[in-house]
Amino acid sequence: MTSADKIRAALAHVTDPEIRRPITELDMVGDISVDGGVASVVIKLTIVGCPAADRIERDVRTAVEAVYGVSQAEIALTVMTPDERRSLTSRLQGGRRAMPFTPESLTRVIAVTSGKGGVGKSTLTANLAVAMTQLGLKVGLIDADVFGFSIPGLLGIPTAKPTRVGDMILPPIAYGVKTISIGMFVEGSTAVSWRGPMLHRTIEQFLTDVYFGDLDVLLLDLPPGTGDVAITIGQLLPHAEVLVVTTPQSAAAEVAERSGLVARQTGQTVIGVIENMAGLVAPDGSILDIFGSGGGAEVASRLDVPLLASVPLSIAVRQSGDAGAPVVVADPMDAAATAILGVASAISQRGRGLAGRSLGVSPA
Ligand SMILES: Nc1ncnc2c1ncn2[C@@H]1O[C@H](COP(=O)(O)OP(=O)(O)OP(=O)(O)O)[C@@H](O)[C@H]1O
Repeated sequence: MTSADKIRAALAHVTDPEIRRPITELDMVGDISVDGGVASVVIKLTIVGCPAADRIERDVRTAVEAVYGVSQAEIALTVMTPDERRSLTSRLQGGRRAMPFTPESLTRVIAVTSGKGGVGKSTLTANLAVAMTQLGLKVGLIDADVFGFSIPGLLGIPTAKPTRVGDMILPPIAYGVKTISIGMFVEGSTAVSWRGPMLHRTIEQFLTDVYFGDLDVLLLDLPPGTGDVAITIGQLLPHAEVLVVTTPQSAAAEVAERSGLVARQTGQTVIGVIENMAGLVAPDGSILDIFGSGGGAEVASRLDVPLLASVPLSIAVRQSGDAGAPVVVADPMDAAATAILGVASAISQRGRGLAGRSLGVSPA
C-alpha cells in the first residue's frame, strides 16, 4: 500500500457531519501526495461556505497526521464543481428525485396529532424523537406544525438553518435527531399564513428534497386539528402510523378523537393515545388533577387503541422545553420523562413487519 493509499484508507473514517457518510464515499477527497513526511490532501467541500468546513478540516488533519510516516498534513479546501455536486446529490437521492418514504421503505413514519393546540404535542414529539435515538434508532423529525413551529426551539437549535447542496436540503441535527422545520425557512418570528396548496408543496418538498439518509423512524409533528396539513400527510403518507395526544380534559378528548378518525379515513393506522398534562404531583405527594382525569382513556377506548402513557404535568418538562434541552436528556428521572421514555420504548419494539415489502436488495 502506498502512503497515499494509507491516507485515503484513513480518510474513510472521516464523516461529513451533515450528510453523515464517509467523505471518501461522497467523493470529497481529491488529490493526495506525500513528500517526505508532509502529506498534501485536497478536500472538495460540497458548497461554498460549507458550515461544516472547519470541522471537516480538523477531522481530516487528525486522520492524516495519525498515518504512520506522516509528520505534517497540508489540507487544501476547494469546492465541488456543479457537475460533481449534481452527481453526488443524484447518488444520495438514489438516482431519482422522489419521496423515499413509500409503503415499501423500511422507515416507519409516525405522525403525532392532537385535536386542540397547546396540549403538549410538540413537546412530546421532540422528546420521543430524542428518546428513540437513545434507544439506538436513526430518527428524523419533520416539524409540520406550520403555524406553531416550535421543534427547533425545543431541541435547542432555534436559529439553525439547513444547508443546501444543489436541490438537496441537509437537515440540522440536534441530540442525534435530523430535524427540519418550516421555522428554518422564515425570517425571525414571521407568521406563516399560507393556503392549502402552498402548505402541500412545502410538506412534499420536506419529504422529497430533505436528505435524511437511512432512517429507522420519521416522526412528524402535525398542526393541531384536522386541517390542510393533516389531509396532505394523509394523501402523501397513507401508510403512516398516528399517535394522538390529548389532555385528561373531556372537552379536549372529544376533538382529539376526531383527529384520530380523520387519520383513519386516509388509511393511516392509529397506534395509540398519549395523555399529557395529567395530575401534577404536589410536594406533599398529593396529586392535583388540574385538567381533570380520564380523557386519555376515553379517547383510547373510543378509537379502540391502547393508552400508551399518561404523562404528568411537570415543571421540568416546561423548563427543559424553554431551555431547548429535552427533559428525557435534561432530567431523565422526572416522572414525565420516564413516561415518555416508556412510550418510546413501547413504540420502538413494535417495528414494522417486513411481509410484502421489498428489502431493496438486488440478487447476487
Ligand atoms: N407535561 C407537561 N408539563 C408541563 N408543561 C408542559 C407539559 N407538556 C407541555 N407543556 C408545556 O405546555 C406548552 C404547550 O406545549 P406544546 O407547544 O408542546 O403544545 P402543542 O400541543 O404542540 O401546541 P401547538 O400544537 O399549539 O403548537 C409549552 O409551554 C410546554 O412547555
